[in-house]
Amino acid sequence: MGRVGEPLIGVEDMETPRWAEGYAATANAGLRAVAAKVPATVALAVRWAWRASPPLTLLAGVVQLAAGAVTAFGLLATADVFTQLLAQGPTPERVVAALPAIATVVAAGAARGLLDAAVAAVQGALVPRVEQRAQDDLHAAVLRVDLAAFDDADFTELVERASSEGPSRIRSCAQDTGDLMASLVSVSAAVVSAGVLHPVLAPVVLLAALPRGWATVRSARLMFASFVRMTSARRRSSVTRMLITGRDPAAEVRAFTTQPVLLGEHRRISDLITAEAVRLERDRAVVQLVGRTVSGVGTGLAYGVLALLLYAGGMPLALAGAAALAMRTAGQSVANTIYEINHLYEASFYLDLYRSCLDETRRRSRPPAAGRLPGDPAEITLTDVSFRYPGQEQQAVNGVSCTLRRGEVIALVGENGSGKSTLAKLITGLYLAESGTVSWDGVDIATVDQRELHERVAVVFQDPLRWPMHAENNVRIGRLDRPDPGGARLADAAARSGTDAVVAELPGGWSTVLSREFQGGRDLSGGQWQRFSVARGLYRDAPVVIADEPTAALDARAEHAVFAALRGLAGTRGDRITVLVTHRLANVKHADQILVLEQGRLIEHGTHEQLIARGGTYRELFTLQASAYTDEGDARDTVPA
Ligand SMILES: Nc1ncnc2c1ncn2[C@@H]1O[C@H](COP(=O)(O)OP(=O)(O)OP(=O)(O)O)[C@@H](O)[C@H]1O
Repeated sequence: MGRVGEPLIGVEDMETPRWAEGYAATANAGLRAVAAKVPATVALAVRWAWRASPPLTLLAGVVQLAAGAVTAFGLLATADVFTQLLAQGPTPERVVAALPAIATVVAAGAARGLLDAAVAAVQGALVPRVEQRAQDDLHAAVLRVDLAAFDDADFTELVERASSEGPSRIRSCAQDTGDLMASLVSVSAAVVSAGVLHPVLAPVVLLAALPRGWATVRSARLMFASFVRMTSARRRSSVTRMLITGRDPAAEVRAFTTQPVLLGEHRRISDLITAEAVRLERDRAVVQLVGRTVSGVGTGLAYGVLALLLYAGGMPLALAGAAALAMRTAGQSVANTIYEINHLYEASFYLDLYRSCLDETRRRSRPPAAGRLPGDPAEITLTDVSFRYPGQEQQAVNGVSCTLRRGEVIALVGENGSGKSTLAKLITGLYLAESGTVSWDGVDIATVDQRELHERVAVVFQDPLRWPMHAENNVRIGRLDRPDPGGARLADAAARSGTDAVVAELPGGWSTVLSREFQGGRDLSGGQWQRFSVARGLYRDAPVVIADEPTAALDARAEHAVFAALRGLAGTRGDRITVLVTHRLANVKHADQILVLEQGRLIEHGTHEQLIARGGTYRELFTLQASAYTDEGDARDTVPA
């Protein structure tokens, strides 16, 4: 594994994600299932349109129908014109007799023009609203999803694809549905007109349509199958693309001279995807060619039937022109219809994706909980709590029981991967225990409304989010609705976290946008960002404070200040529960409780003195760290036996 020439990511073929399995089934579905798909897609598009704007949807339906009716009327009037012109008698009289019918054709043409403009205007107003609505629904649903879902790669890919493709496809579905309605009305108008001229002509005008319909369906199925085959390759391609083009990886990619490896790997995956795309387009072109050829034969047959009717005297010659016109209109409208069906059928795939995403978000959201907390927690109790990340065999937290009390600083320590951050998230309800319970003042937090819970928590994350907004809101986002007349609270949080010194250096002070994505925006160093994260946590002013490695990137002076601030939070007013995750054991000496984790299990528990006296893992880790600052012998001397 991991040598030159071998797959860089380490996996070549990933399992088909659960949400893509449905498409594999679609790709292999029979024609009947496919035929059922488009009406279902149309029904969905209409429902979305209705939700976006009922009056505009109604109006769209009315103008489409009116446009179709006018087309039919125009066709029949044209037949009348031909009948009058080709009737017996002197030419001037025939022309005069045809004048009313000609006027009707002209009026129908003008009305059709006006109605087409009305259709375009109504669609133009409706369709963007549909997209906005679809986007909004998805965003609202994703924001309700449980944090743990984001640890599942299948889910995050589904969300990414659904949010990037879904709303725009739904928009085009709404557009295509309108256009499909228009072309269907035109087809009906042409078929009815042909049928009025001679009943045999009604089915004949559709002869050319069937082969094209077959080609459309076949071609879309080829596309589905290819999409499913390439799911894994596309995911690998996007990962390597991100490594090549992203800002975060840029430094390490260069420092480790991995450019040729990455480029080679991306080319290798792209070759696979390109070969598949070329194969797909070739197969689709062949299918389309067959469809068009057979369709051409169908058109020839239709005209043959017309010729036979005229030859056998089944239809007067005067109506032949009108019949040919109806056939042309039918041919054109059928072509339009097939084009729209094709679009809708292809889009139905993304609609399914979007709907799967909505279903998944529902499945992965916590059911609404009505439970309330009696107030800010005085005691948090964990009873035999276990948790496993999605798709992982091993538990990240395994059977942990402990009690955290108001006024205490509780330190979580242990080696990398021992479960500290996970446990911290379980305490706050960001993750829910797989088994066991976390209760705040005796109330199981699984039964409590999440907002009610999280309102009472301030978290300083190990890898804080660099909020792309100005410096002031980077702190205030901790609790945007907190009243702060005169900015005293902002200033206090900034002073205690050392953020004030960072802001003093910024060209626009608190108004400086902290993101390079925007003009005049600034980026910060890792430690400076961490100061902002601490300030945010302090500003939130919550009764439960979780500080997960809050000082890993801080210099000694800032670290000292931050720990003093955190101790102050718990100590001075004694009204908070402060959970501190850290590897800097010198900072946990004064904690009221130290919980030592190993492979997700709580292996030691007590105060610094108790744990040192016990002589277990904590003492070993503490001694190791202490020895880095002093001679080994001295370090042992400082540790009470
Ligand atoms: N998102 C995730 N998906 C799957 N497994 C995870 C995820 N996050 C953490 N783990 C695993 O869960 C276990 C506990 O991780 P956790 O982050 O809680 O450890 P930690 O003690 O905070 O580590 P560190 O000191 O390195 O921050 C580890 O085995 C880790 O590999």
